[in-house]
Amino acid sequence: MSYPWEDWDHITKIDPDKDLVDGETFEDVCETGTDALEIGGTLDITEEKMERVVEATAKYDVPIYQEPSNPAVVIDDDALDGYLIPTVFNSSDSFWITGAHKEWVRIEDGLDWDRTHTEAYIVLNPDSSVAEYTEADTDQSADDVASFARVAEKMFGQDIVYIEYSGTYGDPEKVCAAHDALDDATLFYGGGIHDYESAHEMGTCADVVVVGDLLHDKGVDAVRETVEGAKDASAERIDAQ
Ligand SMILES: CC(C)=CCC/C(C)=C/CC/C(C)=C/CC/C(C)=C/COP(=O)(O)OP(=O)(O)O
Ligand SMILES: O=P(O)(O)OC[C@@H](O)CO
Ligand SMILES: [Mg+2]
Repeated sequence: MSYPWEDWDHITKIDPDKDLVDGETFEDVCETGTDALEIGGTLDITEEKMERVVEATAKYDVPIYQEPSNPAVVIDDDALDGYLIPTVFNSSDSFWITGAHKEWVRIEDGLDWDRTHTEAYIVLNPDSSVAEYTEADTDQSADDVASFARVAEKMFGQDIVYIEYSGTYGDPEKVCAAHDALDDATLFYGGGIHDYESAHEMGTCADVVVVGDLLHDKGVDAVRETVEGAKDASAERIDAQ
């Protein structure tokens, strides 16, 4: 089975609770060259805020995925290309591994399974909201991270492994260790990507670089630079094969 993210290099993650930079539009975001939009955040997310972003982005060519932080914010909208549902492999609370998912499936009738996919998160920035929220055990060596990635792919059949440093730039050694541990799964990296260089460095190991805060803090020109960094790194990876 092949999935769209196998061809992506760059994702822009839009936090529905945060504004764009003054004067910028969602059309500008879609013109950065990013391969997909992921809509989600941890704090203060509501269905209404989600809907607003989906409505504003649906008319452009870039695929849009909802990334819900809990079952209550999932929206039913045909404009979405799909749902990327996190499961946090290093959470110390099973709610964030399978519990929320079980509740969601119990409550909702007729989920659209063809559009529903999971992301195996490894959360590594202890100071992020997401680490606190999911009680993640962030004290993981490169070897630990590689092993989590392998478990996710080989034992739990995950197609996406996501190294998450939300809010801070992570350790490239851990990202590369995760990449080396995977055969077919796609490796996402997110956290602190802020310019061409940082996107290029993480893009050397990660298949897909995710950019979040930068869009809301610095705007679309800064995001465009990260697209270029991620795309150049991806082209160099292909050349080296
Ligand atoms: C089962 C369903 C439908 C939902 C549960 C899905 C799970 C397990 C969510 C766990 C939390 C998680 C990994 C959310 C993804 C979004 C994310 C990481 C947002 C970024 O978070 P931060 O940057 O820390 O938060 P703020 O930007 O809101 O401060
Ligand atoms: O906001 P930043 O630090 O870019 O992180 C991106 C993303 O991984 C957050 O889930
Ligand atoms: Mg954030």
